[in-house]
Amino acid sequence: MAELSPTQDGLVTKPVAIEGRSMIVLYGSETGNGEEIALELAEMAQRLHFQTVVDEMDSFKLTDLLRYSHAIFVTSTTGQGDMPKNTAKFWRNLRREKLNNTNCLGAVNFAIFGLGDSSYPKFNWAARKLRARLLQLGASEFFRPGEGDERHDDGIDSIYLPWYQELRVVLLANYPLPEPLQPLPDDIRLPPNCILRLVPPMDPTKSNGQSGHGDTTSDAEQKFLATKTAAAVLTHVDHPRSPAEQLIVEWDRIHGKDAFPTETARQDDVWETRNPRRFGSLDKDNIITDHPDKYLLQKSFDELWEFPPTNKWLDIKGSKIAEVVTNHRITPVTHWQDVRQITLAIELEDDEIRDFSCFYAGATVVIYPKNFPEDVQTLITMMGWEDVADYKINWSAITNRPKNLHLLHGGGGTLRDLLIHNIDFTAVPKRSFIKQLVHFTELPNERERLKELSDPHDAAEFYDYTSRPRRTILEVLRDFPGVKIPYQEIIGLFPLIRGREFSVAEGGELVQGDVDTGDGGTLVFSIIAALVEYKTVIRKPREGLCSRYLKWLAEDSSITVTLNLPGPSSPIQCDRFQTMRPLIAIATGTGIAPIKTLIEDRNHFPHPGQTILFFGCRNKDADFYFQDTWEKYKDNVKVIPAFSRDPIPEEDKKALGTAVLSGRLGRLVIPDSGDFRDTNFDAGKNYVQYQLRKHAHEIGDLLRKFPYPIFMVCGNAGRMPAAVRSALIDALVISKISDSKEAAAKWLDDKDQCTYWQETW
Ligand SMILES: Cc1cc2nc3c(=O)[nH]c(=O)nc-3n(C[C@H](O)[C@H](O)[C@H](O)COP(=O)(O)O)c2cc1C
Repeated sequence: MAELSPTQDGLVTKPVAIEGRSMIVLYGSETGNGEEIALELAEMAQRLHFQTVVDEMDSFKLTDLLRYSHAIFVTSTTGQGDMPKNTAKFWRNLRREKLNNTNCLGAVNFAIFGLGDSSYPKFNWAARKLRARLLQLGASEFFRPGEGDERHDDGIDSIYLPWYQELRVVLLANYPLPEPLQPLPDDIRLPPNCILRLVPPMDPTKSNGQSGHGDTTSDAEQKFLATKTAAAVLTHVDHPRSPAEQLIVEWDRIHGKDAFPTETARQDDVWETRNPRRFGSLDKDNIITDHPDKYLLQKSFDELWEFPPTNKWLDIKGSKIAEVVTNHRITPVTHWQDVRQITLAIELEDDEIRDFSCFYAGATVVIYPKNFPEDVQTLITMMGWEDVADYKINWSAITNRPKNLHLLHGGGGTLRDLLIHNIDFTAVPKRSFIKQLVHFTELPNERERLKELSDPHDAAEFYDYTSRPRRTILEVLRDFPGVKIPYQEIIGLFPLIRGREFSVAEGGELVQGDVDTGDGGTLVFSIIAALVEYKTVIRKPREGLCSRYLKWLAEDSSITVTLNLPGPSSPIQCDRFQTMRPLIAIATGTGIAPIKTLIEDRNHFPHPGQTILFFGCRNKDADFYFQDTWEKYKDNVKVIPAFSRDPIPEEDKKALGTAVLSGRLGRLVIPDSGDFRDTNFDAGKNYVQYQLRKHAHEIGDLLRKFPYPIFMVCGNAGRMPAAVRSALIDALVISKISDSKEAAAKWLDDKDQCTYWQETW
């Protein structure tokens, strides 16, 4: 074995390589929570001197599992108890029939942590399925499985943190380090996962003028090279700029963009109004005093207040460029929430037309939000990245690039572009982010405070500072001015912006295209998005990254989107048989989107099944979305709204009042229904769960008349899904479809009896 002491490489320390001590951390994740946990576990393993690799499951071959002494799996559950998309290939391989009874994973030593939400009927099913299959193929478990629950007061952490700490103890105890080696303490820096090097516009040290990292010389560069005499460029200043700075200036001059103003032009009022920077104060001593905007690498003040650029598209496999046709508010301005209906249009090529000309129930569109240039400039200034902000990046400049990093189409853009399109610095920071900041400040009091905040033994401290007030990364960095993060490490350190998925609310209208002839055309569809704007406990107004982006998304602009159509196995897909099934749909708020698409798609068929739609919102006049639409389908769709903030109708007062009058505040008792009560938060409230119980007999009649129903529950996560399920169970008992709550719950979970589809967020 080599030296038993860690090697120091610059500021970072490498764990000691010990034969037979290695760890693979594999994750499956839809929205990044699982990935974050996988990265934290990988760091812990590295500190215990396991040679560690962390990757998403789909990037990994099954046979490679056998190369590692230990494996940790982390996976969330998505859809209806499904594995996340980035595990599909791995999971398919693992389930191959020919592996059965082979004990092929006999040498694999694993632990597994699942992320889920107990309001879903199939809680943590992905992790459970994966674990069962690994065991079936002979793998052994070196630590107990963990199941995080989003519904817990402290979210996933309430289960994860103790699991993490115990795992560390078990690993150290069962796989002790050889004397005298010790685990690497938290204040020692490990090598970063991912490094970014910028590509200077031109490398002046290369006599052939090639730009950095082997880019080919463009015509414009050739022109520059032909006229360039580096010495002459630098002779007219006493204190020359850095070579890189000077080259940028010259580059602009040769390109003749925005030909910079002469002395007279500078005194021109119009020009001055358009360029309000106080240029006198910005001129550097003894440097030619043309307009300084020309020489600064930052963009002009005017430009900084622009909205995020919409003409720069991300290079994402399978994505499309969509035109924003309309973006309008569908709630009255007097209503507390701004809800948008955004209509998008996508041009389809001739050969694509058939793929996209189908029904849209269950379809989603992913929109990739961007940061505002002014926030980006704030971060650049705070971190001292001004000199490099407008340098280019290409893929080869990034070692170990994460799978969900998408650079711009056609050339990658600059560091500033990366900050606008990829780096999620207005997110609430995770503990691992705060922990890393310790390495980037020299100030002892800042280091101390950051350690306190990221101490996993004191989760409350972290929550009070970050999660409760929804403090953003940018604000955290402002609180710790001593922190200076090297730009080289931003990709591995900051969270990356992820696309946000929206259900298609109105879809698949084909303009001009022809499915029969296959001629291309335009596909038009819309989404509805409730913008997240609120005041936090520290009384600061907050706006989600995506909400702010959507709010200002201009009509006629174009953006990158990915359209996900439901797979052929989706039970809510539309075909002759599926559309005849009865539908009991329960939606709250914007959860109406996927249900509306399903109802509309069903009505394209000759015999759509009967539907009862329970729709929960606040006010009839404010957020009863699409109320005019339902009139069209009144022959087969009955809509039962529940307006939680409108005066309670006379007919409901008695039932809802019973809870209060009977002294059982917080208990809901439906008259003549026996003893069907629900939780405290329902008390006296006209919520969908109340309406489900009230209309229990109607539900029962529908189920008796037509077999094999679909139940669809869409809307906010939180307490709604569990309350709705419990009300449905009550309705089945009240209407005597089932004779006990247990039987009703079993019936809802029985795929041969019905489909139970929950989509809550
Ligand atoms: C559309 C959707 C479907 C979900 N389905 C389930 C489910 O069936 N069972 C479950 O336990 N959790 C379910 N969840 C909860 C996620 O597993 C949980 O939010 C997790 O933290 C997500 O982790 P990720 O970001 O790594 O994907 C679902 C979440 C969403 C948004």
